[in-house]
Amino acid sequence: MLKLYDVEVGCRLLLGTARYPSPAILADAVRRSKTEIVTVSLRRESAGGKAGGAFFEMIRDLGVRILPNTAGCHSVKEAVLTAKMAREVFRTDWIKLEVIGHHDTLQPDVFGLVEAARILTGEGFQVFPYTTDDLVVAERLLEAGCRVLMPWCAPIGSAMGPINPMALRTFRTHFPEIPLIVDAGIGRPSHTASVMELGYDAVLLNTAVAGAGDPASMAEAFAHAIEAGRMAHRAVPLEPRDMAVPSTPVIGKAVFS
Ligand SMILES: CC(=O)[C@@H](O)[C@H](O)COP(=O)(O)O
Repeated sequence: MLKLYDVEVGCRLLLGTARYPSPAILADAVRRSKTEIVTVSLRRESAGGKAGGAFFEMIRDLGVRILPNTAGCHSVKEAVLTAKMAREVFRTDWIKLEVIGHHDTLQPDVFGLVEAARILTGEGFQVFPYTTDDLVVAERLLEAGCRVLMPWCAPIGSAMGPINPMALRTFRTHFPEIPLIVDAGIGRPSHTASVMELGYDAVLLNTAVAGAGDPASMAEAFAHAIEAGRMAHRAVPLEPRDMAVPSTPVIGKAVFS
């Protein structure tokens, strides 16, 4: 079982809820993925309005745990305010903290992220920080009170998959005891299998499912890939070699004279 703060989680896929063709398709994808956690963006303009209310009600009816996020926040002040509003709306101390620092790449502002994480943990939030694969930033986030880290594997929505697998491998090795969730940039189930093979604890993704031709089937495919990657990691995969090694033993081979 994966433990995220004080909550035990069976499914290692966390799903985003944005950009689905329809609420019904989103609901279907959530069910088929068997996810237990969905992340929801608090859009302040609609939170109290009719459309926002109906959407949040639909999410609540899915019976999954909600991880509110601060997607779209570009400053510490905005992220902290959004987190506080999300706590009121969703009645949870969990917050997926995004402080975006760059318009084109949606790269996290890691300085603002650490500052916001420190403020929020001080106010009792359990923070899931969306960060880069930088080890020093990760150390600072842990010092700020985060007990889960969410390194990106590629820019949000890019579907590129792990662009720096070596950095992800180092990150995992450096934090053996911290629950690590790869967040953002996943495009295909094989990408999730590969990061789970590295020993990551879970994956959070949105665009690759919401934007697929058949989101519900894709959600299920991701769930299988995550299970396969996890199982492979536990089975200890071979390290690649740069030499050929005969897979058939040569001892006792036939000798022709
Ligand atoms: C919904 C959400 O939280 C995203 O911001 C998240 O980072 C997932 O990224 P992808 O859409 O690239 O999967």
